[in-house]
Order: sequence, then structure tokens, then C-alpha cells
Amino acid sequence: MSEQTKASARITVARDAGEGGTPPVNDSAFARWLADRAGQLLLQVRAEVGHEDGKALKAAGDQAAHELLRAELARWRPADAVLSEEDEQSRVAWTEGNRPDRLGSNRVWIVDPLDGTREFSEEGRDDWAVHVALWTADSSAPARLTAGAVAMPARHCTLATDQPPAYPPMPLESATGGSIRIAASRTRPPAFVTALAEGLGAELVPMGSAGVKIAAVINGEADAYVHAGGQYEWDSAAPVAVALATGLHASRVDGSPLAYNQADPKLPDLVVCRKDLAPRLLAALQRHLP
Ligand SMILES: Nc1ncnc2c1ncn2[C@@H]1O[C@H](COP(=O)(O)O)[C@@H](OP(=O)(O)O)[C@H]1O
Ligand SMILES: [Mg+2]
Repeated sequence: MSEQTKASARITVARDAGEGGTPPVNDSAFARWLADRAGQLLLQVRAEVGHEDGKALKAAGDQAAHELLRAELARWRPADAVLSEEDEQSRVAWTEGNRPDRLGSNRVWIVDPLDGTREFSEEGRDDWAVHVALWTADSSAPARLTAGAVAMPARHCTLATDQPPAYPPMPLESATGGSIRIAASRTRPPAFVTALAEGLGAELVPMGSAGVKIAAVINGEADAYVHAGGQYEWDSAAPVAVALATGLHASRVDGSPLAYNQADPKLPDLVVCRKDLAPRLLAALQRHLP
């Protein structure tokens, strides 16, 4: 047995032994419960596998969290469909006549078992998350996202729609120097983001994980999150569910609405910010769109 297989076996044993009890019936509370369980498992994987081989750690984390989410959703929400980053066919853009179950389902869990995989593999970094969202076809909720949870276990923090956080306060000029703080990917920021920030007199705040960046806007640590150039539904569904429940603005960078459980799961760009900032930011973004 290789060292990695041994580590995976130990983790599986520990996961099975770690009883999660009976989860809440309420979908939002269930999303929090599930994201927290996967988050705790990921901390365990990190501790057991170690950071020596980053690739092995990423693979072990992705797999362990994915399997836990899959198993618990099958056990506690057996009638619901699932769209998970780690499913083999998750990136397929489906066509009529060849449709996965989720496109005909009323309830679809959209999950990212480990968002910020790169940061998870880097020792000392805490900007990675577990995303669990529920999309329902007949929902009147914005973007039809009826539940969402973002667990950030290395930050000891989980944001979820069962207790939507308070709307972030306007930042004090004394704290920010009056400039807008835009959270952006530390490794794959949009090509235009430096020019966008210069045009707005804004400061860029690089971080890993879409969930952590949207959480930063929710917590008031940043004023906006801007992304373009590629992403999938699971990267944003859960944190956008919490941001919308909090009352924040979330849309595509051209201002059009975000839509989930689409035939093609690509959702390449988005902006999340306080409502007062949205008109100014969207107008500035217009100048950078093709
Ligand atoms: N250009 C791109 N194409 C596809 N996915 C992208 C992307 N830029 C960012 N992402 C995904 O968005 C998530 C947040 O990225 P970042 O930390 O760079 O902001 C990551 O998810 P995963 O970690 O789940 O793969 C990353 O893979
Ligand atoms: Mg992701």
C-alpha cells in the first residue's frame, strides 16, 4: 500500500467513525451542517497527508470532501439531484436529447467540495472553503438559490442562509483611505482588473477561493469581488446564495442576472458588492467588456 493510499484509508476510517448525528430538516441548516462536516474532514486530511506533496494533498482533499458530500446527500436527500465539481461529467455542456437528471429535477444541490484547492495545499493558508448550495426550480428566491453554506474551516467560520449575516456597514474613510477594496483571484485575476482598479482609484485585495472572496464582501473586509475569464456554477452558487440573502448585489459583470442549474455549468464571470456600489462598478466594468 502506498503512503498516499494508507493516508486515504486512515482518513476514511476516521470519517466513518466521526458520526455527524441526524442532520437538520431545514435545507439551509442542513447546508451548514454538511459544509461544516466536509470542512472538518478537510482539516483532518491536511493534518494527516501533510504539505510535502501538494498534488497528493489536493487530490486527497478533493476526493475525501466529494465522497462525504455525495454520501450524505444520497443518505439524507435521496430524491434530490447533485451537481458537484468532482463528478466525472460535471463540466459537460448538455444538449437536448442527452440530458442529465439534474436538468429535469426540482431540487439540485450545487456543491464545490474544496474551493481554493491550490490554497488548501499551501501550508499556513486559510483561504479555502467548502460550498453547499440548493437550487430549486419553483423558488422565488434570487437566482433560485434557496439555501447556501460556505464553510471556511481554517478560519473557524461558516456563513449560511439559515442565519444570513447582517448587511455590511459602509467602510470608514479613516480605515480605507476612501478607496474601494476589490477582492480578486491571487492566481487568475481578470485581465482587465488592474486597469479597472486604476480607473476607480481602487485597491486590489488578492485572495484564494471564490467563497472566501465573497465572504470578505459579506464581512465588510472588501467592498467588491470581481471575476472574469472562467469559472463554474459550483464556484459561486453557495457564496452567492448567502450574499443575496444578506441583501448584497450579485450579477454577471455585464449586469445580467446569475443563473444556475443550466445545461452548460460554465459561469465565467460575476461581481458581488454592496448595493450602493453596484451602479458605479457596473458602469466601470462596461468600459472593459469586449
Ligand atoms: N479562469 C478560470 N477558469 C476556470 N476556473 C477558474 C478560473 N479562475 C478561477 N477559477 C476557479 O474559481 C475558484 C476560485 O479561484 P481563485 O482562487 O483563483 O479565485 C477555483 O475553484 P477550485 O479551487 O474549486 O478549483 C478556480 O479553479
Ligand atoms: Mg471552486
